Amino acid sequence: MAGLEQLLSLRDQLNAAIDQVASSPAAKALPALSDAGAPFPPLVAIDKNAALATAIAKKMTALLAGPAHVSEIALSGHFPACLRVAIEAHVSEAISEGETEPGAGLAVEEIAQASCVDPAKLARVLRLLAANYVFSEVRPGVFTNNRCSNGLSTGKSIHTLKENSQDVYAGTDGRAALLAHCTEDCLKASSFLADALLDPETSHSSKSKDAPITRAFKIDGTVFDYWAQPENKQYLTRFSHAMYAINQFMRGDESLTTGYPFRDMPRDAVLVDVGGGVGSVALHLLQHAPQLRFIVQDRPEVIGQQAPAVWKAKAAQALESGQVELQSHDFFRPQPVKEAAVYLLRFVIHDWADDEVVAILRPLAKGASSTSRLLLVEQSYRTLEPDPLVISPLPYLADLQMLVANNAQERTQEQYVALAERAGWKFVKAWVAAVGGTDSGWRHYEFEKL
Ligand SMILES: C[S@@+](CC[C@H](N)C(=O)[O-])C[C@H]1O[C@@H](n2cnc3c(N)ncnc32)[C@H](O)[C@@H]1O
Repeated sequence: MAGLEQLLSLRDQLNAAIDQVASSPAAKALPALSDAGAPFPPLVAIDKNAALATAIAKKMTALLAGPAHVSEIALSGHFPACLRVAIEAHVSEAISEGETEPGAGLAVEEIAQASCVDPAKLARVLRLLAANYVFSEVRPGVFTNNRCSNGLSTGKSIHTLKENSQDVYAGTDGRAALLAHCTEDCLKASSFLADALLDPETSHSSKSKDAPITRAFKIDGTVFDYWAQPENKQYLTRFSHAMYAINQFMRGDESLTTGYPFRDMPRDAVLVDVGGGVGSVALHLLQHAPQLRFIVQDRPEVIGQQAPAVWKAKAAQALESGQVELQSHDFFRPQPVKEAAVYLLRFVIHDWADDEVVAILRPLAKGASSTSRLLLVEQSYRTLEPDPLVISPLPYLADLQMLVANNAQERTQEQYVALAERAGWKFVKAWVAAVGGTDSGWRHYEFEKL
């Protein structure tokens, strides 16, 4: 198809998708771009035609801009760098606190008082973001929040943020922590991607110690070992809050419970949340299926330093009664909880290369009974057809995130099934975590003991 024909076809597809969006009930509540207070989730997460429209618009940009599109991509590392400045200089919070009414805007000199940033430089950072619809510049040098900037805010006062600068994300929904993790840990790591991939010493390695992030932060070991060091506690804390935020994004909470009969499981059946972090999965499943018992396992610094505060704040009673247990456990070692009803691993396998995955799953198979189930929750991943319409770039972004941080990867269903079989598990079924008819991007894989 020639370019003009492609353009007209995309226009027709875009119009059709927008007409569908307009007729959906969810679209009636579509917030204006200027509406900084609008709640999550975004329309693309709950309306498949909204996701389709954004995909068509992106393809149209590539068609019309061609090489100029590539130049923009080449320069786009500045976007996450500027986002991190905005988060760590508390821009969104300073605007909310300082403007006379929502949308009135605040002069950059006043915004800059929330940190030590130079106002003239901050104005340029915010202008680049506003040129991409994150914040708005209502008058020269005067900025306000909008729908896209509200995820950057912790929701705290500037006074509180300055008083507790070691853990600014405590008690938040974790969205700002997740964005800060992406715009610091992952951005710095990805700037070493080519170095790691083109160095014959590391190019073919699948060891975590050879991941690009180890060059960025001069790490000897895995990123998890690095965060375990006392001087890096704030990075571990930020990552813990970031993983909690996953539940908020793209209706992750519903994506978790769709498709498995947690509510039909017997009273006191045990679910082990392996590599569970602070227990974001267990916290949500506790609400969904309160008859279950939960054991959250992770590294000692996560279980000892991070998880208790989260549970005391969100479900203290479950911890006190013993319904939920926080357990330090290295998942490469024999599994101490035998014959659990479910061993669940969310976003754990994608952190590891194939041989390590087998080494993590094998002790679970050894500890399992014939009725135990292994549940893997991971990002969906597939190869592309020629001339694709990519509805969501997230699987490919997440895949690169795993490459730069862990020398690991997202996988297809066939790859998960093959690895689990090597470890002693037989495939039962897989399902898409569809929320409101929209593919959340999550896949669930269920296995039983071979
Ligand atoms: C990507 S996070 C996922 C956390 C959690 N499953 C969730 O979805 O929120 C991976 C987790 O694996 C944990 N982990 C890494 N190495 C581990 C090990 N050897 N034993 C147990 N947990 C480990 C990390 O500390 C981290 O909490």
